[in-house]
Amino acid sequence: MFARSKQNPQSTSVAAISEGYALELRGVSKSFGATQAVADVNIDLQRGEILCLLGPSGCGKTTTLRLIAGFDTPDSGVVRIGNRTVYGGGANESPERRRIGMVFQEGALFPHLTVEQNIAFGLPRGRQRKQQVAESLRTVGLEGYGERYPHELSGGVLEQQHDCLAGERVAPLDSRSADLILMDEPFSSLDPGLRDQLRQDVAAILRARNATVVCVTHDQEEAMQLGDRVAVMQDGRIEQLGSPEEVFHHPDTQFAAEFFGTADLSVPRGGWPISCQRVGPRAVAGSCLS
Ligand SMILES: Nc1ncnc2c1ncn2[C@@H]1O[C@H](COP(=O)(O)OP(=O)(O)OP(=O)(O)O)[C@@H](O)[C@H]1O
Repeated sequence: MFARSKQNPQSTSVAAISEGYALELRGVSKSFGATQAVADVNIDLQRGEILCLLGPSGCGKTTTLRLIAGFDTPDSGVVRIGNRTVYGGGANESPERRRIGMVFQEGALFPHLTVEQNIAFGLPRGRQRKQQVAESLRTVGLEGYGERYPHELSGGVLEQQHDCLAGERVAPLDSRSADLILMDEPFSSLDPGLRDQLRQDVAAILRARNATVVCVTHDQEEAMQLGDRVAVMQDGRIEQLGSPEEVFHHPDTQFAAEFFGTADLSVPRGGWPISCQRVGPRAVAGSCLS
């Protein structure tokens, strides 16, 4: 299950891409002028996995998401979604053809459509459509709200607001038959009381649907709660990619450890031995310094 990110610039040809992943990035890089926003990023995601991209502001999380979605074009590398190469080897699919569902901070509902119409948008026409919409409304606790417009959802008592907000956030997940769901800080504009509950609700819905998800966050707790795996990013690079437990308890680098604020990483006088620098704080906690 645990696949550490291997930053190998050699592995960027389409031929080197293996079959069977829901999402694959190989050697993906992107610069804006002198700023290297994303540097040789490699990601393998199985169907149904939730990956959180975690790191401080400016580390390249959103750019990585935009490269996957096709809103930005990589300078190099390959992006595959399902069995399709959407970028690389001559391919460059437009965002609307990538079959991606997107959830942003502000929600992603059309303001001129009712909740029902928003959910129905993009669902295949047919007899099951109405049933699917009703099912989605039930799932997100919005039965009876289908005919309201998005701006009519946010008032009322806290409990009601919570359900409505949950619906607002989750509705886009229903509205496309997406191969991949991309979320960019989906909860960051909510107040903390709502945020925790909503995170749990959304995580449960995503897991129940076996959704494949990449979620950008700068919040460690959110990454731990939501992610099957977490990619810790710094300066456009993935510093470590592993399960929440691995990243939290066994940070590979000083940055990862400091970002989680876990390990005692006092650097020994004269710096770490070369071997420890390579393998990072795990070795510091072990025999390297003994
Ligand atoms: N369109 C752009 N033009 C120029 N520089 C950009 C552009 N988009 C991103 N950058 C730069 O690339 C780097 C990575 O930005 P990015 O938005 O991906 O980081 P982030 O981790 O998502 O940050 P935040 O959490 O603040 O959104 C930053 O230095 C940013 O200023």
